[in-house]
Amino acid sequence: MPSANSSPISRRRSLSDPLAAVLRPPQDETPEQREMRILAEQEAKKISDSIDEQIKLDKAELKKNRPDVKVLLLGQSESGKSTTLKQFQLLHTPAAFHAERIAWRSVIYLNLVRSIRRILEAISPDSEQHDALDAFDADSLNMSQTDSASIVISSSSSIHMDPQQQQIAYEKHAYYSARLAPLIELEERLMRMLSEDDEDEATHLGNGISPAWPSLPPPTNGTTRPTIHVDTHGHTVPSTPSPRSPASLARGAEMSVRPTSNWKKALGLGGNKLKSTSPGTGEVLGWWEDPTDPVHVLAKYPAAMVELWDDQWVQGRLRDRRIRLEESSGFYLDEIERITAKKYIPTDDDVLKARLKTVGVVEHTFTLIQGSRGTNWKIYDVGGARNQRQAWAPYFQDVNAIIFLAPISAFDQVLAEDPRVNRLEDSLLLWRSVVSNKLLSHVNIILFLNKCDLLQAKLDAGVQLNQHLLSYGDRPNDYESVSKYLRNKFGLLHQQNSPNTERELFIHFTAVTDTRRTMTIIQNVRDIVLKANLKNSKLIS
Ligand SMILES: Nc1nc2c(ncn2[C@@H]2O[C@H](COP(=O)(O)OP(=O)(O)OP(=O)(O)O)[C@@H](O)[C@H]2O)c(=O)[nH]1
Ligand SMILES: [Mg+2]
Repeated sequence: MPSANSSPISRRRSLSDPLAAVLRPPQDETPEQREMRILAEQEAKKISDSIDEQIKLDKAELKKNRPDVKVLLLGQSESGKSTTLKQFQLLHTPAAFHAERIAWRSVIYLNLVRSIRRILEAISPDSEQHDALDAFDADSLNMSQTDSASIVISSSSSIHMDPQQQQIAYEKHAYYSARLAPLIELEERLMRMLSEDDEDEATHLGNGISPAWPSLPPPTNGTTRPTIHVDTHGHTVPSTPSPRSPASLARGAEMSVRPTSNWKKALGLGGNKLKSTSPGTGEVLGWWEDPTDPVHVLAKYPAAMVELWDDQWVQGRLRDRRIRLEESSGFYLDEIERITAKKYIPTDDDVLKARLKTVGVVEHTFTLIQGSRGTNWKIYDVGGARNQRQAWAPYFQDVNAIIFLAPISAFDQVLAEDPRVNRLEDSLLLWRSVVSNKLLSHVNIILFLNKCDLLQAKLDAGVQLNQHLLSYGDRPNDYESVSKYLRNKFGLLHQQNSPNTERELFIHFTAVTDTRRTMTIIQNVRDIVLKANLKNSKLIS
């Protein structure tokens, strides 16, 4: 490379550079002065290099010693833990979140097809017998029945049809069952697709009452953590072997995929399903060009699905049976045309609404940089069903904060895994055991009173809280009064049971499927956690 003095162009450039002009050695410099100047320059360079090196070391040290913040998401099944985790991902690792959207397509299809099957079951004339059985149970337990796929406000409405009505029911049921039969077959295929990628760690299909998947092995000592690591790109990496799942795929069972499964990779862009390229062009084909893709079955039936959902007789039948699918997990029946379009790509909201039960523990990590400080965040999302809760304890050891989710709209529902237990009652008991836990006495607790949107809808529809929570008495059945009452109830339990009287409790009314509302709350949670973390590390008094 030519020196600065050898090229007329570089000389011109350096002469026109004011800094170079100032630093240029004086023209009348003596040999001694020159030697001294060079020595001084060498010394200055040494100092500058060592400063640079120190900065580099400091940066590496800072990176290594970034304080870790560990947050645990707790709450019963379907309380919204995984949805909250998705919101954290959307805020902090949006590229990874968006890259996974395609993979959620299969879950959304499954949720949609499942709603169709629920309707077909509900309109079946054979379901009369079940109504009578449900009513008996509900009466004796003073609570209503539901399953995880639908909200059943009350089942004490055994419907007795006259012969003419029964004839209509047979005809309607036969008509829709015949028209929509391929979708019921598709449900099984989708379940297989979601599990087939990982035969050894296949899909869990609990039957909602006696779980088919064995509980996670209890920790061998207090610290063993059967975790799955999800890196910032959303990939899951197993860290502890887990038991094999049963091979059976039970129709209608609630679907969950073990976090070890690579279903997102297999069903997302770049996965096996999309590896084919157009001959010669090297272009990746869209899934809609793959004739085996489930979208081709779905795309044949949007009209039949809409006809079923819009049928006033069907709606009346669902009303009679107090089934409110629109308030259930994974509800897409109002958007059939959009979801079944061949080139459908799930939106952020679609992904947030998708329901896939968690089995095991999922760890999501990201780095939060604020000014010159960085913090490594680890968020643990656990399975909330009763047989999953024994896996929680090892995570209590060094956790900084707990976000506890209580779905307060569930006051008229029972647990999928134990229909004798009211969901609100279960949440309150679970809450009490968490806030009274001595291991957690110095852990910040943030309570999300979740599914406020559904609570509002339910109360607006006239469902009475005092029918399910006797202590509510004659108070007004409006959103303001109910939410305030429940907030006080949870707050009081904390006050009465917390081993640490100094602990401040942060309560938020949330609807974690609502991104705009939840982003603000997440930022607030972040501030609470970081402030408490700094305090603990004695960086502030
Ligand atoms: N409308 C509404 N739906 C919600 C809300 N929070 C969660 N959901 C939906 O409820 C369903 C269950 O939420 P999840 O986040 O899967 O529940 P979870 O607590 O992770 O459940 P497990 O994994 O079984 O422990 C999903 O379909 C969510 O989209 C909410 O505030 N409002
Ligand atoms: Mg979950």
